[in-house]
Amino acid sequence: MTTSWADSVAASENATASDSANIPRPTRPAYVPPHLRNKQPSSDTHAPSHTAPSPGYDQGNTGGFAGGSRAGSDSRPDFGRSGSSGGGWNNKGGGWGVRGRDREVNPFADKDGAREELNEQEQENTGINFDAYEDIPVETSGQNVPPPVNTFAEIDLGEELNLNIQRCKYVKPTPVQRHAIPISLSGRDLMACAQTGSGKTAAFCFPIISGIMRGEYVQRPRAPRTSYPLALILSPTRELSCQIHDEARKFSYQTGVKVVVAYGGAPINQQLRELERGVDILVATPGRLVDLLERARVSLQVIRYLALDEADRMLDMGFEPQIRKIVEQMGMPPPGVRQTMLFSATFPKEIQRLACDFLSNYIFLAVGRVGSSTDLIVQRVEYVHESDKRSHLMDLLHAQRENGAHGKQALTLVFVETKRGADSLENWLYMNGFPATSIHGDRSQQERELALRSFKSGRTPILVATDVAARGLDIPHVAHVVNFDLPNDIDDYVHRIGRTGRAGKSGLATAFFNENNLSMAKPLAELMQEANQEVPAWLTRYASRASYGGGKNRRSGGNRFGGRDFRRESSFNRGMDYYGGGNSSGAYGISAGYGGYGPGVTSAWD
Ligand SMILES: Nc1ncnc2c1ncn2[C@@H]1O[C@H](COP(=O)(O)OP(=O)(O)OP(=O)(O)O)[C@@H](O)[C@H]1O
Repeated sequence: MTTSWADSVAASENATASDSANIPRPTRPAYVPPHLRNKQPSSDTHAPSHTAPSPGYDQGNTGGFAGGSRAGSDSRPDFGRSGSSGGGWNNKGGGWGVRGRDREVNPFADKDGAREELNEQEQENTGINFDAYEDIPVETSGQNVPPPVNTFAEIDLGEELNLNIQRCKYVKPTPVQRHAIPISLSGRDLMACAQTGSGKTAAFCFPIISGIMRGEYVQRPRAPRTSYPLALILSPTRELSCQIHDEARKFSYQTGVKVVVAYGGAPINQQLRELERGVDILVATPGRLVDLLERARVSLQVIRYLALDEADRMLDMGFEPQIRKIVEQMGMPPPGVRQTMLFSATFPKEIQRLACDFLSNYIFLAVGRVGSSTDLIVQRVEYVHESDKRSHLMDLLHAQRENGAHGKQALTLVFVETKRGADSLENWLYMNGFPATSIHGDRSQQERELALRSFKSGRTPILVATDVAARGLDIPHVAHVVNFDLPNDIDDYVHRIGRTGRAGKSGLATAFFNENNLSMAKPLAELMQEANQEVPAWLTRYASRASYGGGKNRRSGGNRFGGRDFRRESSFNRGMDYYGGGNSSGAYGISAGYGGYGPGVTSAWD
């Protein structure tokens, strides 16, 4: 159990800095200190943009689709299916032809591709602790909510997809999957909020893949250089897009459904070639997608499924204009015609309000308390002066080493505020004998990917990161998340610490707090209390001072963690047609009361 680390830290409080000097420096073949790294020039060769062909329809113009109503699933068009039977698993709409499928690289194979072999992560899944999710409160709201399922067998996902679920060693669905999959399979739009590490990726991938497999034949316009994906999955960072792509490839193996990823910082020509070979599901970061749309290399005209992962992040001030452009101005079918799924672990009220523009008659699903952290993570907060942070971190790392909690089986992720701060801390750690690497927006994509691989493999078991690594990344064996610099937003904190304690496993999160973080005192104390964590008396005292707790913390004040579907709030209901009700199976259902939302826009994102 990870808590023993903290005890060792206390024991090693008197350790002198010279201890570290005695530690032999690990040999690392290709280390280049941050200040000496040559930035590689971008290999993107941007062809002159030209305007995309006139879209099939604009927002609000459902022309071209008979019955393009904004109502529920019943009225969704069939997007040119050749037959009306709709059943069966013919897979003709897939990007992989039968011959292509024979050539499909087996994502479950070992390096030689010789045999199917569980990789480490899949082996992990066999040990998922579902008991940890047994009592989790679930609430749904919206009209005619489809009932949840208890097993994958209860839903007809298709034989090939079921086989892949077995290959992934997913024995039964996680709570968010139990509820979200039947909702999406019934064709309904969905806003889903579930705790970090609880299986949201599969929750939106399975219905998309299954839906595309079911589509008897989707006739897509013929254009030599333009790709027409049927599904679009957007995520805020390159690494997360790659991860979703990797997962989706496993889920869609041998289904005939082709998944392609497009993200910035990597050569566009390679991505263009992939797209030309056919695409059913496009996973992308917004910037690269806009580029592809403007070059008319991708058209959104036949999109049937739109999924936004980390949806609150995608709709906050930093990304919202770009997302609006993609979803509303680039020819994508409007809500009610396409099916839209929004997923995150946090969903501030103001973001929910914005998200309404993208949804039609949607169901709101909350698994666990909205925006709360999972109980699987032991959270500690320590008062550390700015000038003492490095030595304190070293104490923590020494304690881990002494406990044997280091190396590949106990990775440590250290979050800092700035890119320069990340470089400098990485360098310092290295100089002091700790094998560390870093990931942030000023590193080239190649460096970022290398750093992540090195961390995952345990070669450098310490990763110093900005918020670019805060969301979505699913790295096995992250045992400890250190908030060296606390973020300014409690939701960012929730996502950061969520890099540990995933898929039912336990983890430890330590935060360094000082006078620079006063605005975080109240939300942090409340979050910790709500997650049954020990809140230090000094933090409670800071939190009780009324002037603190405002700032960028969107949830300050009120009954934050009872928060639910914002449509239930009376102020909203007055202006909108909300049908309320639903089948709340949760232990609570009180309205939110989030404070004002002030998005903490950081420069760390793609
Ligand atoms: N049904 C299942 N059975 C076993 N393992 C599962 C199941 N569903 C997902 N997992 C595993 O759980 C881990 C976390 O899943 P995932 O990354 O989708 O979480 P998430 O909810 O999207 O997290 P975040 O909020 O951080 O993005 C992954 O390693 C995934 O393979």
